[in-house]
Amino acid sequence: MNQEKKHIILRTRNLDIGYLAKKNKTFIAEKLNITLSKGQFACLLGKNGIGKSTLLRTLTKVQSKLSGEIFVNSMNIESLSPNELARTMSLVLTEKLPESNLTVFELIALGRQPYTNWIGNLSQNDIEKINNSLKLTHIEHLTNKKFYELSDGQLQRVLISRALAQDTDIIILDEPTAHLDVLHKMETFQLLKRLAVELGKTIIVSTHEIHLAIESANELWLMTENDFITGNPRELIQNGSIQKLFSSDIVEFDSIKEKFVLKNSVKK
Ligand SMILES: Nc1ncnc2c1ncn2[C@@H]1O[C@H](COP(=O)(O)OP(=O)(O)OP(=O)(O)O)[C@@H](O)[C@H]1O
Repeated sequence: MNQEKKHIILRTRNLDIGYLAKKNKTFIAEKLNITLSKGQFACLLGKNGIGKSTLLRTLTKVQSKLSGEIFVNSMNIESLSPNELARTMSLVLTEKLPESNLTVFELIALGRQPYTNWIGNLSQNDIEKINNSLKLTHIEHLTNKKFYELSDGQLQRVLISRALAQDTDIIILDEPTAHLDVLHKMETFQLLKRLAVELGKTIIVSTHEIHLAIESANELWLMTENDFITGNPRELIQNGSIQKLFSSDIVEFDSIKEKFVLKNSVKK
């Protein structure tokens, strides 16, 4: 038995997420009580529009919660300054970046902003962190490329590299493999897992890659209309929870193939 006391890095208490417009609250998910230990690789799964991005944006304070509390390293995130928060959590989005002339090095250097002075001068330590991030994500050869010259897969690695340069305990990524081919999807999951195992980073990823999530994550977060279920992938397969992701007459979860399949596949 593992006697080591787990370090809880992220916790929510009765967290309600959603949108507020003209005093009207639209609840996307309610009473979320999430606990995540340091060094875990957690994958957030759920159908389109269920609220994955809403949750990740709320956890990183990009959007306001409706109610409840979020704790990082036992500190309520409301009590953290933007700089303190940026030193604890980084967020990787897949949205296109605005046009600019920045090189890959300069883009990754932006990850050091929470540590640099107001002019943004890089110290020797900042440069080491940037070079180390380039190395860890295997993109040293892209250092001097302009970021608009990058393919989607390369850009994805650059953005993960920037999150690494930000040197946070927690890295949160919203659908990081959305536009990637199968090889680059696998490479990205492998890289994220490596960051958790080798560097002790806590990684939270929203994804539609159920098979890859089962293979690589320590923990799955299953978001459905009625439930938010967390647990070890094998456990969630065995107790039938994963099946609840899609309540449909068309698909079912095949626990041997570990993927969703058509219920009555038409014979060719
Ligand atoms: N700015 C907004 N104002 C109001 N409702 C919004 C806003 N952004 C998203 N929503 C709604 O919140 C719900 C959850 O959206 P969200 O983008 O979080 O889902 P998701 O699980 O990330 O979806 P996908 O897998 O398609 O990316 C959807 O019904 C969406 O229409």
